[in-house]
Amino acid sequence: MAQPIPQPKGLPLLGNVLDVKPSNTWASLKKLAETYGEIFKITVLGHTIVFVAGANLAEEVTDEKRFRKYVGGPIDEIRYAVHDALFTAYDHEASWGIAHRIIAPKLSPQAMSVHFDEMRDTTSELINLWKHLGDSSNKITLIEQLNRLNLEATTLTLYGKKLNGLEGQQHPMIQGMETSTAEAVMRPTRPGILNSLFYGRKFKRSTATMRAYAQGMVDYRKQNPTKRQDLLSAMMEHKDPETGKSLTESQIIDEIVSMPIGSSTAPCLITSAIYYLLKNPEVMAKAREEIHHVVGKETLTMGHIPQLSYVEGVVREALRLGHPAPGFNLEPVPSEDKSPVQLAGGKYEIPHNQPIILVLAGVNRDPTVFPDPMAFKPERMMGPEFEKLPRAATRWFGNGKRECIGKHYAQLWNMIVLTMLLREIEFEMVDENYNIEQVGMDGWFNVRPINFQVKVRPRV
Ligand code: HEM
Repeated sequence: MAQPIPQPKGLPLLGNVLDVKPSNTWASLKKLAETYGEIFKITVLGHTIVFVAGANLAEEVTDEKRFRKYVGGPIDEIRYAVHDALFTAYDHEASWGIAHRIIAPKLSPQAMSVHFDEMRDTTSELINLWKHLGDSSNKITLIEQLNRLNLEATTLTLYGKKLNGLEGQQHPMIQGMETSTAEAVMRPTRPGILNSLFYGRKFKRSTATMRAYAQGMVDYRKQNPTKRQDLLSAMMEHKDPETGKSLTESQIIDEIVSMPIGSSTAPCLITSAIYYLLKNPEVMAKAREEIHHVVGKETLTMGHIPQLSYVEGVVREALRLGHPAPGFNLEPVPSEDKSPVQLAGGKYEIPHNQPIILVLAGVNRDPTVFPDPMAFKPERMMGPEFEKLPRAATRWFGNGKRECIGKHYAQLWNMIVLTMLLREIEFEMVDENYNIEQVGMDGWFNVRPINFQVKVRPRV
């Protein structure tokens, strides 16, 4: 006999509206995961969502034979901006396979090495700006700076255009992404009439901003033909090897917009990593020792990256504890059988079409997999220790065929940026008592420490 899935009490008719703060959904889900453990559910506006927050159940619901990506809620809402792009396509839409086969080769590990110098040089540009900050301006909000760096690097590597957006006015694309993803997360929590009466214009405007950025990339490429074989050239020129189909210009715009939304998770990761390193000076020292030993004063090259295994452990441990992509959506694979789906050998039952959200703040801190889960220990993310972890406990990049297509890009960018920052910059927390567990994280499609500020100065 299945046992009931825990659910906070809620209000008559309104359900659990008060249990999830619309302004910080992920913080509420993290709190519920801490209260209820491996599984819980909530009902909002008549819709029930089941949340999985333990490693064992995560292992089960990431089995692609039984579960697949659920395109609903905020992901469905952001289709307003990017339609049937990679991130938002329904399982049945052929557009996903066509785009995937055209795009994936340009984001493969081999393709990434082509972009190494551009990733390194944009990072150098930011570091140089920091090195020349006067005392009065030397108090930076790390995520704001790294968001600029990310857009600069993504635009240059994937679309071949220099934005020059590391200083001065922030590029409007950054605010466009923030506003549209915030709106996409909040829309499912409001009655539809409120969305169309009061929030439609904001959504429309931010969408227009993002699509104008993307159109700018296409127009620039048309006006400046090049032999560059980057993602943009693949999207504009290549055909899907399976169907022979090309992407339409509107589909190219959809994907151009989607990539920086995806890649904006990486600055969240670096921000958390710097926070955890400042809180764990012995880990910071060890990472710097490795960088000193492997790279020294040389210019960072692709050849250094595989030798930086401790820094890689730091990145993975920050992905675990900081969970920059806070979760992803799943549902049972549809079948003729409409009977309830059993979980944990019948301990729990869910309807055959039940949306599920994997809450990584729970899964990544499951003490049965990660003893002393709140400690920042890169060693557990290295070599055989890492290899023996259950796969579901390392699902920071999503699952199966809908796993992050930018994973290799992110892995390289994270390594380059973190290595260079640790080698060249000394960080100091503006508020030395800042504590991420008390202040918390916020965000929409990705999360970052709230208002985390640091002082930066060149390392000597
Ligand atoms: C630390 C950095 C990153 C993390 C943790 C991350 C995480 C994720 C996760 C969890 C998913 C699955 C979402 C789902 O199932 O709904 C995903 C999908 C995706 N990501 Fe990333 N991501 C990162 C960086 C990037 C980068 C750098 C790019 C682009 C260059 C990117 C582009 C995408 C796209 C397009 C998808 C949709 C893939 C598909 O459904 O076919 N991401 N990412």
